[in-house]
Amino acid sequence: MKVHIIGGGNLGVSIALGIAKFSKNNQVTVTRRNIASIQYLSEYGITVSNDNKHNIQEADVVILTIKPYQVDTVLAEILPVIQNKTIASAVSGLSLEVLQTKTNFEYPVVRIMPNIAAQFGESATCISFPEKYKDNAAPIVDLFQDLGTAPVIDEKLMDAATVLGACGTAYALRYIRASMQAGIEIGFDSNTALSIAAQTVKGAAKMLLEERVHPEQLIDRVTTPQGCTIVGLNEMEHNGFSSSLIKGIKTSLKQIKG
Ligand SMILES: NC(=O)C1=CN([C@@H]2O[C@H](COP(=O)(O)OP(=O)(O)OC[C@H]3O[C@@H](n4cnc5c(N)ncnc54)[C@H](O)[C@@H]3O)[C@@H](O)[C@H]2O)C=CC1
Ligand SMILES: O=C(O)[C@@H]1CCC=N1
Repeated sequence: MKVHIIGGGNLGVSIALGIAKFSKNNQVTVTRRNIASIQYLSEYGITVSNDNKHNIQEADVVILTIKPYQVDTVLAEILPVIQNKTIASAVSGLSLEVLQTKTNFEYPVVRIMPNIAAQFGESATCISFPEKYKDNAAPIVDLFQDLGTAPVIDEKLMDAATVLGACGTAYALRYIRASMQAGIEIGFDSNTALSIAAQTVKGAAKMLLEERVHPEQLIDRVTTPQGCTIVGLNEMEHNGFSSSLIKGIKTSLKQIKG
């Protein structure tokens, strides 16, 4: 598949690298206005250009990884030269209905919400599309399955998916950072504390994904009666651990919905 990514920033570059590393038989072009900082992508076989229309006519799918306020400018530039091509948008908050309106209902559209772990083949990419475009969406779902997981969800949950699956990367990293800081306080150097904290999260996530059980079932296996885990967990909860996470996620969602 020929993939044309417009917006070679944090997400666009992650997707491009993910495709180059984890998805076979694809050609990727990435565009942005100033390409100096992404020239290195050519080492991975990725074409880099400051012209959004470069190679676009050969593309099978155009992926938008630009900010919401850049959409109109980019569409005005590319629509005249991409008749009938599928447009996959990762733009947060941009509904399929609005995207269809902006593209005069003339282009197959797909909404994708990856996260930056696409670069490591570990994105949780939620995908949504109008039923009539399911054949156009199928290769995009396949592509993102190569970059992690790619569940197709109801479009009304796409904003929620943005918060849980895309912003979620930052929340998880903040948990790891806090653990690392605590680790330093209790005696580790920062590198060791970071390695232990990150690997512990990776291990916990792997157990959950492989065993498909409720987190509390695994927590029960860690919390030895009268042990040190349960007292620490309860202290965290007394200080609003779960509550602050839930509140933060709901605040992020409000920001997207405007
Ligand atoms: N960063 C993330 O983890 C995620 C971001 N998103 C969404 O993806 C979009 C991009 O986010 P980021 O990558 O974080 O932003 P970013 O600012 O890092 O990337 C946007 C890129 O678009 C380029 N750009 C701006 N105008 C352009 C134009 N006219 N033609 C071509 N390129 C142009 C910019 O130079 C920049 O490199 C946003 O809508 C964001 O909500 C969605 C999921 C995850
Ligand atoms: O912070 C943001 O607005 C974007 C959307 C999801 C992740 N980053």
